[in-house]
Amino acid sequence: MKPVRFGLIGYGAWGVHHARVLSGTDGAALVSIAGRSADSCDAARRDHPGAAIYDDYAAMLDREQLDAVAVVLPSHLHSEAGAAVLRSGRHLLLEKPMALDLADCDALISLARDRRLTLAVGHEFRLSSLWGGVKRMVDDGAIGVPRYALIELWRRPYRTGSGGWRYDPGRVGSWILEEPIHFFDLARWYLSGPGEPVAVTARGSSKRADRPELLDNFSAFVDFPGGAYAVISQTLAAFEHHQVVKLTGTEGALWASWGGAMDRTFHPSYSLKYFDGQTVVDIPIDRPTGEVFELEEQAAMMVRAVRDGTPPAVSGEDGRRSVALCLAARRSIETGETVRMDPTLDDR
Ligand SMILES: NC(=O)C1=CN([C@@H]2O[C@H](COP(=O)(O)OP(=O)(O)OC[C@H]3O[C@@H](n4cnc5c(N)ncnc54)[C@H](OP(=O)(O)O)[C@@H]3O)[C@@H](O)[C@H]2O)C=CC1
Ligand SMILES: O=C1CO[C@H](CO)[C@@H](O)[C@@H]1O
Repeated sequence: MKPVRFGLIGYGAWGVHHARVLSGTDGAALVSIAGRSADSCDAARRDHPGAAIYDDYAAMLDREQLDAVAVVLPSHLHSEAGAAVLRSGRHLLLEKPMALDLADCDALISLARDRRLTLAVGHEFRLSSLWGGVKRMVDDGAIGVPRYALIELWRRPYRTGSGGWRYDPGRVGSWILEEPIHFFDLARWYLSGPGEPVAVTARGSSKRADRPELLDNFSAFVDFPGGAYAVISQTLAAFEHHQVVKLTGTEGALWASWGGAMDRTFHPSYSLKYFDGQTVVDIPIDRPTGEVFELEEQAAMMVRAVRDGTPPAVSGEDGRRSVALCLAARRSIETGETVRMDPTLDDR
C-alpha cells in the first residue's frame, strides 16, 4: 500500500519530534518540511536528507504532493497555517491550542467539514497508555460514576520558544492555552459522560511583579452536570515535570502519576494505582508513556484517519471546547467570577 505522504510546518523543539516520528511510522512518509530561519531549515535538511525543505510553507503546499500536513508553529499562527492546509485540500494535524479564539476554531471546523477533510488536534494525552488507561477503567465502570478529578502539574518554567513567542501574550494567547489546555481536555474526557462542563472558576498568580499576565500558578474548578467537578492545577515555578491525575467515583478511585526530568524525556517514571473500595492494586502499563511516545500513536492515528476515514482521537470540536474552557478560565481570573459555559457550543 502506498504510504500516506506527510508535510510538516514548523521545525522547532516540538516539530523535531513530529518529524522523527513521521519518518518512522508504518504507513507514513515524511515528504517535506517547512521551517522559517536558515537555522531551522538547515537542521531539517541535516536530520531528514530525504525530505524537501522549504522556508515558506505556502510554497511547500503549492509544490508538494501531500496527503496530510502537521502544523507545529507558534500558537498565533495555528489558525492561518491550518486554514492554508485545509484550503489546499490536505488533511490536517494541528498542534494545540487549536487557535487563540473561538471564531478561528469555527472557521477551521467549517473548512474541514466543507472539504470532507480530517481535522485532528494535538492533545496527544488521549493516546497515552497511562492517561488512556485511566479512561478505559472509567469507561469499564471500575470506579462507578466519576465524581471528582484532580489534574495537577508541577514543572520547570516554559522555554521562550523561537523569537520569544511563548512569553508574548499576543502570540501565546495566554499560558492557560499553552499547557492547562491539555488538562481541560482530559477533564472533559473523564467527566463529560453526563454532559459538557457547565461552569469554570479560576485563579492564577505570577511570580514576577513586572509580568502579572504570565500566570506561573494556575488553578481552575470545572463543574459538570450532576455535580461532578474537576480541579486543574499547575505551577511553572518549580522543577522537573511531574503530573498526576486522581479520580474518584461512587465505587473506587484511580491515581495515575508521571514524572521525568522534563516533559520530552524518553526516561519517565509512571504508575497507576486502583482502589476498588477495599484493596489497592498496581495496574500494569503496557507501553511507555509520555508526550514523545504519544506522538507515535498520534501519527499512526493520522495514517488511519487518512486511509480509512477513522475519526481522529481529538476532533476540531474537541479542540474548540478546550479553547473555550481556557478562555472562560481567563475571564474568570479577570473578573473574579464564575463563568457559565454554554453547553450548545455557542459560548464566544
Ligand atoms: N502537544 C504537545 O504536547 C506540545 C505542543 N506544542 C505546541 O507546538 C507548537 C510549537 O511549539 P515549539 O516547537 O515548542 O515552539 P518553537 O518555538 O520551539 O518552534 C516553533 C517553530 O516554528 C517555526 N516558525 C515560525 N514561524 C514559521 C513560519 N511562518 N513557517 C515555518 N516555520 C515557522 C520557528 O522557526 P525558526 O526556528 O526558524 O524561527 C520554530 O522552529 C506550539 O503551538 C506549542 O503549543 C509544543 C510542545 C508540546
Ligand atoms: O505539553 C506541552 C509541554 O510543555 C510545552 C511548553 O514547554 C507545551 O507547549 C506543551 O503543550
